[in-house]
Amino acid sequence: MTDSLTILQPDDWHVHLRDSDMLAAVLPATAAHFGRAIIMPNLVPPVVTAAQARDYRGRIRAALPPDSAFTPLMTLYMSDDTAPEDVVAGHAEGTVAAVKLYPQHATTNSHFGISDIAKVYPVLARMEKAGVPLLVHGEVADPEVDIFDREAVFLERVFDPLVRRFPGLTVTLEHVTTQEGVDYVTGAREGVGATVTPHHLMFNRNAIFQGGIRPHYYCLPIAKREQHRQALRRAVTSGNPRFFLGTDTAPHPRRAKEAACGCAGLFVAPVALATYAQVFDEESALGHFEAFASLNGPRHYGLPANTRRIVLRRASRFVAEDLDVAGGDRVHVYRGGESVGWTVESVG
Ligand SMILES: NC(=O)N[C@@H](CC(=O)O)C(=O)O
Ligand SMILES: [Zn+2]
Ligand SMILES: [Zn+2]
Repeated sequence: MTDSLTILQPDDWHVHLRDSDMLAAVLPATAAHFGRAIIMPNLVPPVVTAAQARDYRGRIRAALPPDSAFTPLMTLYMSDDTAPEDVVAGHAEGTVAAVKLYPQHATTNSHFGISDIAKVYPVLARMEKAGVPLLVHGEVADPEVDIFDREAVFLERVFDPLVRRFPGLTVTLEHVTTQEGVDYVTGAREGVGATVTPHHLMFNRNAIFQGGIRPHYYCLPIAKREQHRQALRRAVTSGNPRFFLGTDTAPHPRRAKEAACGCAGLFVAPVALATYAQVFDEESALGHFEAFASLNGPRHYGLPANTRRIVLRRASRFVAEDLDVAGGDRVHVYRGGESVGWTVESVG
């Protein structure tokens, strides 16, 4: 039995850091473990121009501990008005790592998203040429479609046509949650990959309704049936290079989740690596953990892997229930109040 695991430092390819006091409170959990992270642009208002991404990156850097080597990789929120020149110039100067596509009304702060994908085809064509990756929240927002089917329907209606129309575009299906998504990505052309969250590997949709309504298990895409969770576990532990780490850590104040209309999103950063390691351990696949956590993502994005190393140890650690935010808000930590079986021992 392996009690200690040394791997190249992981990156987190899907993170919500928010802004202001919340940014200051949540950033240390991500920066402590990950070398780089792709920062989601769904602030209010969203990050839509390269200039805004540069400013936001400045605020993130200013909130980092002084000795931190963490690198935020910025994204733009695709809108009907996204200017291809701004995307391409922002990418060329190293400000814009990728562009994020949210279907309108699909998730938190996505009312600014795209109503008709055909409207942004010209931008996608430029991104394909310039080598700018597209990150996709893969759910249709059509209220006629059952919430548990929204990812599968998106693949058919939007994602597959897009992947075919732009054969040279690097595309990431973010936070994949279904067997259909796993199958699609597994069989897709070169350049198509997917992030998988720790929480979708851990619970199925029953958790949301266990003895009552459980807002701290509510995120989007919503957790699916057990068969889908099992498909995700097989995908990540198989060693398939198309699947890589993206936590979708998405903090909201407790008051915004424990409400009549609660926000979607889980704050998973403090337990993300421990949780992934547990999953690989349970599936007897620790040998594939480094590829998933530290190699497949950089490869997908054409970046070098990190050179520092991280040591995880099989050791029980109690997770604090809440994170305090200046101003009085508290954020519930995923698995807070429990002990987790893996601990990050060192980074360096
Ligand atoms: N995942 C979530 O449930 N919520 C995310 C948005 C997203 O990633 O879709 C958020 O910003 O809160
Ligand atoms: Zn999303
Ligand atoms: Zn997200």
